[in-house]
Amino acid sequence: MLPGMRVVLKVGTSVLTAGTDRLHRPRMVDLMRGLAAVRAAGHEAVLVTSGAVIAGWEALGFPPRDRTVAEKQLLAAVGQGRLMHQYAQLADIYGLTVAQVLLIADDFRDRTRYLNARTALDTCLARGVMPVINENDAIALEQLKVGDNDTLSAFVANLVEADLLVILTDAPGLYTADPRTHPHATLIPVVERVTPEIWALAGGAGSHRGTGGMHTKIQAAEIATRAGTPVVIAPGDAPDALLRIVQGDALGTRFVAAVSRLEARKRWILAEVAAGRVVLDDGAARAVRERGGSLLPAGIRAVEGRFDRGHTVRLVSADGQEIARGLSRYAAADLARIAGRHSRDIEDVLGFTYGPEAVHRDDLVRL
Ligand SMILES: Nc1ncnc2c1ncn2[C@@H]1O[C@H](COP(=O)(O)OP(=O)(O)O)[C@@H](O)[C@H]1O
Ligand SMILES: N[C@@H](CCC(=O)OP(=O)(O)O)C(=O)O
Repeated sequence: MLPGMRVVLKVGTSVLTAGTDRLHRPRMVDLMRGLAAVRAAGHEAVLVTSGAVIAGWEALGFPPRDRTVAEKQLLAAVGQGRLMHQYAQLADIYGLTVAQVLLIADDFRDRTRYLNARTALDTCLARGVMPVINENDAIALEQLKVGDNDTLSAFVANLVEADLLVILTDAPGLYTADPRTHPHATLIPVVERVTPEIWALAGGAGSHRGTGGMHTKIQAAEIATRAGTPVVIAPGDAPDALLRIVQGDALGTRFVAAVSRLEARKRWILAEVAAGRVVLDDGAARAVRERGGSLLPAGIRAVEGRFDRGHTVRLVSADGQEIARGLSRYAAADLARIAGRHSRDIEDVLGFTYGPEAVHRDDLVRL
């Protein structure tokens, strides 16, 4: 595969414990080494990790099974810090810096929270810091939670627009049936499309430690591939699994992306209801229409409507013709203040900046 890929790796409790009831340090060392190798090969990496509850169990000595919700919150709260401590120590050995980011379902539903999460992760990656993500289990209960880290990893892959999502688990991939209970089941190396037949293969978690089993992994694969990110489900105990997968080796089960990432993004932009209109001067209209360029504040004549950062707006030429649609990097009121100004003045005018573009060309669909 090409260098410069953005890879999201999800590791389940099954991998982190190597089938025991504790975090398995040698396994965690292997994982960090794999992540360091992927980074050294010129890729970006985001880790979505389970293991907080098991780490809490290790510390407090009582297992999560048959516990009250409050006790599970306690286990996660105690365990998350310990889990992160391990990652930070291992990262040091490999010269990496990690950043903890805890998310809940609302961070993906609410536009402002979504953009804030995206900015946090993008900033980490831009600075060479590896985000280490888990659900915020201590507070995410009931309808607040995504509920399983497979689905969370697919949401994260969409959030950072990953080129690849790798889910490492204790099964060698997707099998024709749960290999624990069906010894004759065989590996499905490639899934072109997540069909009802594929769904029918999924069994539940392989142990009392995992959440969701293959079902949530197929769900994750469906979410990510629909947004243009291919997914590989592979065994966490295979040596150098991550690097091999990133290099394109056939390992585990590969789910092919249903659309290209760009196509998925453009469809999404067009599906949004436009919340406002931005009127462009002739130079900007030409740059957008003819060259597919970004829209800079300098080329904006007027801003109409009320919209927030990240909302879809119509880009119209001075004669009122709609030429493109795109995601605004600034809220309407802020955009109005920097309209007609050079990008280097943005920070002076607003006191902050989200970058030189009003609408970046990657966030723009020409009509
Ligand atoms: N069709 C299938 N192919 C492979 N594994 C399956 C299948 N159906 C169910 N499983 C089970 O899913 C388990 C992995 O999920 P889970 O226990 O939740 O692990 P993790 O902690 O990695 O998320 C495997 O151990 C396996 O027993
Ligand atoms: N967020 C939880 C894990 C949730 C989860 O999906 O677990 P798993 O199926 O092992 O990936 C934790 O840190 O313990």
